[in-house]
Amino acid sequence: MSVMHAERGAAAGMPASAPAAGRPVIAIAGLSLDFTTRDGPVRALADIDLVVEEGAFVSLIGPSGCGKTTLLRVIADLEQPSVGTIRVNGVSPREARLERQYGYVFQAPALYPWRTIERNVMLPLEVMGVPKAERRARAERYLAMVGLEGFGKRHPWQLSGGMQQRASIARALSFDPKLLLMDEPFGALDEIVRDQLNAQLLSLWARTGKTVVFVTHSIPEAVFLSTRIVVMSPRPGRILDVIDVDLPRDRTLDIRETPEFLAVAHRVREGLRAGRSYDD
Ligand SMILES: Nc1ncnc2c1ncn2[C@@H]1O[C@H](COP(=O)(O)OP(=O)(O)OP(=O)(O)O)[C@@H](O)[C@H]1O
Repeated sequence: MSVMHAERGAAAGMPASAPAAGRPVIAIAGLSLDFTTRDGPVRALADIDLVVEEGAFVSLIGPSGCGKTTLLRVIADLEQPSVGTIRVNGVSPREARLERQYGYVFQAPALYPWRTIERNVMLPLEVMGVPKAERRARAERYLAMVGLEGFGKRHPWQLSGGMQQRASIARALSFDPKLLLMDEPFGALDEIVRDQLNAQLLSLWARTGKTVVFVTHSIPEAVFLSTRIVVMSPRPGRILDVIDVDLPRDRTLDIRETPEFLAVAHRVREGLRAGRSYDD
């Protein structure tokens, strides 16, 4: 893994001083979460132990309602665990949030309709007090990075769903967080657009060296994108399997036809199936 990351870093022109690969960016131990409801506590997550290393692309996959979003929200300090510990870049999720250490991409693009695309991307920078010229430059840079150069002056409703989601990725990248948390960002898109965005996301990840945690329902999407796949059980969400995806990093969509790809997909499917019987 470290060799792969070293190569990727060199290919992306990262400086020699880039931090060593393999450092834990997220470290979760013995974590459970109960929601309080009128009908009593609802256990959403149980006994989660997970380490996400720097530069990894980790997908969380599991059936609907198993707690994938909840786990992502715990990392982002949007939910609090009932028991267990979690560190994000060595600090608490709250500190990481206040230090803007991560960018978050929601299921729906969540762009402000009255703002242009460029001004949506600039919003976190405005909140952070970044000077206007710098805001503009960064919006331009990140819109180009997601293939939306020339669309900055449009409004969200003038863009397709896939373009809107790319704009929200540009917004999450605008303040250059090292960690990207993505909650099923392409779930609402048709398969062709989703394929394109998966390929673009993979190339963006390779160029930027970000650490990504990505929630998905889709086995092919998880296998195509990930260095590691975390298979979760039905609620309460437990980790059933952690699969290291040993496929070359410069993947194209054709890789989905290869025996190696299908073998990983099979293991994910078996994990999900085992989770169902576990639930019975
Ligand atoms: N604020 C809340 N109060 C009570 N229960 C909640 C709350 N948020 C989530 N839940 C419940 O916790 C469980 C996990 O929800 P979560 O949204 O994390 O699942 P998920 O795996 O992301 O689902 P999906 O794939 O459908 O988005 C679900 O049963 C959900 O109903």
